[in-house]
Amino acid sequence: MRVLVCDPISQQGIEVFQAAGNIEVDVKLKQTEDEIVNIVADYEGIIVRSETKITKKIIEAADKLKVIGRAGVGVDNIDVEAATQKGVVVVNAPEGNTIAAAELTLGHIIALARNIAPANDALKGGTWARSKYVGLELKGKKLGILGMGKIGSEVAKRARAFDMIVYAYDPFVSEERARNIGVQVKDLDTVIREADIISIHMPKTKDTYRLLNAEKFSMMKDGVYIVNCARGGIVDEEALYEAVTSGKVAGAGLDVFEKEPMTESPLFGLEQVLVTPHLGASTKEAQVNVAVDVAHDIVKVLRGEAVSAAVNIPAVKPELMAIFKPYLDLVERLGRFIGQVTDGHIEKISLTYAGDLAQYNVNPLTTTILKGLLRPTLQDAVNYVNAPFVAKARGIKVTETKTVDMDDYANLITLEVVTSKGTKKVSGTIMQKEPRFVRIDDFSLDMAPIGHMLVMPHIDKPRIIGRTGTIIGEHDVNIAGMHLGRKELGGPAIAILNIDGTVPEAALNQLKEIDGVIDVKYVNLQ
Ligand SMILES: NC(=O)C1=CN([C@@H]2O[C@H](COP(=O)(O)OP(=O)(O)OC[C@H]3O[C@@H](n4cnc5c(N)ncnc54)[C@H](O)[C@@H]3O)[C@@H](O)[C@H]2O)C=CC1
Ligand SMILES: O=C(O)C(=O)COP(=O)(O)O
Repeated sequence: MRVLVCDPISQQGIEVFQAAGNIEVDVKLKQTEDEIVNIVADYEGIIVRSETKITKKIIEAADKLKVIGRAGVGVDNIDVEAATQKGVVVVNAPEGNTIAAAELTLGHIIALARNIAPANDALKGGTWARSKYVGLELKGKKLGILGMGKIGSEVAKRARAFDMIVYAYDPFVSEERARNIGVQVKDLDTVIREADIISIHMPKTKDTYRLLNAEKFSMMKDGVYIVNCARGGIVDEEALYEAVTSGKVAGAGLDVFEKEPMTESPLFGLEQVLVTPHLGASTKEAQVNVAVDVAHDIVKVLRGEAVSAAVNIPAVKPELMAIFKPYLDLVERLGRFIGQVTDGHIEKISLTYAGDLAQYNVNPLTTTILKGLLRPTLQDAVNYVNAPFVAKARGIKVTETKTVDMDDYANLITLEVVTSKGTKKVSGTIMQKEPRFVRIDDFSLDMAPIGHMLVMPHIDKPRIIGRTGTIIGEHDVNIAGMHLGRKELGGPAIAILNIDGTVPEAALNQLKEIDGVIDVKYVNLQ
């Protein structure tokens, strides 16, 4: 078998293939997309770092390809969807460069606070400028970490050692885990408004693209510092340029850029901006770690064995697949539904499998529920294989209960989620081969969990449903179906509306104003 290495990786990674015996390695760096397209059909495996883009075109031409390995964390340079469609496993090395990236981040923070780079340039240019480069102490300053995953947590620990106050914004970090690291969980706007230094450690996804933009800069403290050692594009570079030149932002440390390699940028002309050429993972130690980790996983995939860091494969044994197939779709919907109707930080997830399914190892179903639940925020960072690990790493407790006794349905699967803001519960089953939700919180109903929906807990009283129809109609949204559940006349109730499209924010706000409506959530289960 043959593996193509497209970006420089440590020799120790290559030796893993040599030790495996029957795997030949070709190192071909700095190739264009077309050059790779022309040769890729000869390879079972590919390895990249962040430079080479593995596009749909490459994947489509790769007829023998079984695995794409990313010697690092971010897989935003790989078309994971195209790989999944073609049945190509994508593996990464999620842990090997955590410390390297965290330490570079601290380097940027300290260098910014003490003007190390401009003072160095000035002195080498013959200027002894002591008063110009008076800096700030980190002690007592607020560091706002956006994305409290592996790297964010390590940055937080190191910042605490400098006696900084650490705020974290991350919907998937529990209060308990945050307390253990000594950070305070805050919402995004609080971090943006109150931090003296903001450091980004989240993946680049459609939700985080240009998250720090002109509007967000305008909300920040005057003289704030920005550090981005995660991904280019999360900070709007033009808006950052404006914010630095206007003095709003005192300085920025950038290791990553929207387009890489980046050698010319207006930002490079600003003394207050410190730049490094995507060096976060570039330590000897990290490079050995990631190359060896990813090489081991590639060898495993090529041998047909299970891997630890697959980005895109479901871990379901073939013999169970036939039984589980309809339920996999159901449970993913249960997870996605709850993921969109809960508020606050998830603390606990309880799963109950009642009925025939209870006799099997339901891990693949649990993993799929967790993936559905965590995916809206974590995107590609969570997959069928790593979802339980991702939940655990965020301090979320997951419990599973199985009971074969079930009178009303062949199987009933219940997902209950406890967050810092309350508890939500949904139960589903399969009827005539189709997924159905049959209970939400304590309300019985029977609905197909598909498409666009509005979920409205309310108090059972007249004029609510009529007003809802009017408001939605005024916004040109068609109602396709409606399900109501209530326990007693005049008590708590729930309305679920199936609608033919998304609902504008303005309509949601109007609906929330209706007397008796407790909450309104738009849910997309397409
Ligand atoms: N500069 C460099 O050379 C390196 C950059 N990185 C980048 O750093 C980033 C973080 O890496 P890790 O800590 O290893 O990943 P991780 O998966 O452990 O942590 C990412 C965190 O971001 C959070 N998150 C995701 N979407 C979010 C959102 N919309 N709002 C708030 N939080 C959100 C997640 O909940 C998670 O806790 C990745 O983008 C990775 O590509 C990683 C290694 C080296
Ligand atoms: O691991 C990551 O996500 C990184 O950004 C490191 O990128 P690199 O492997 O150094 O090109």
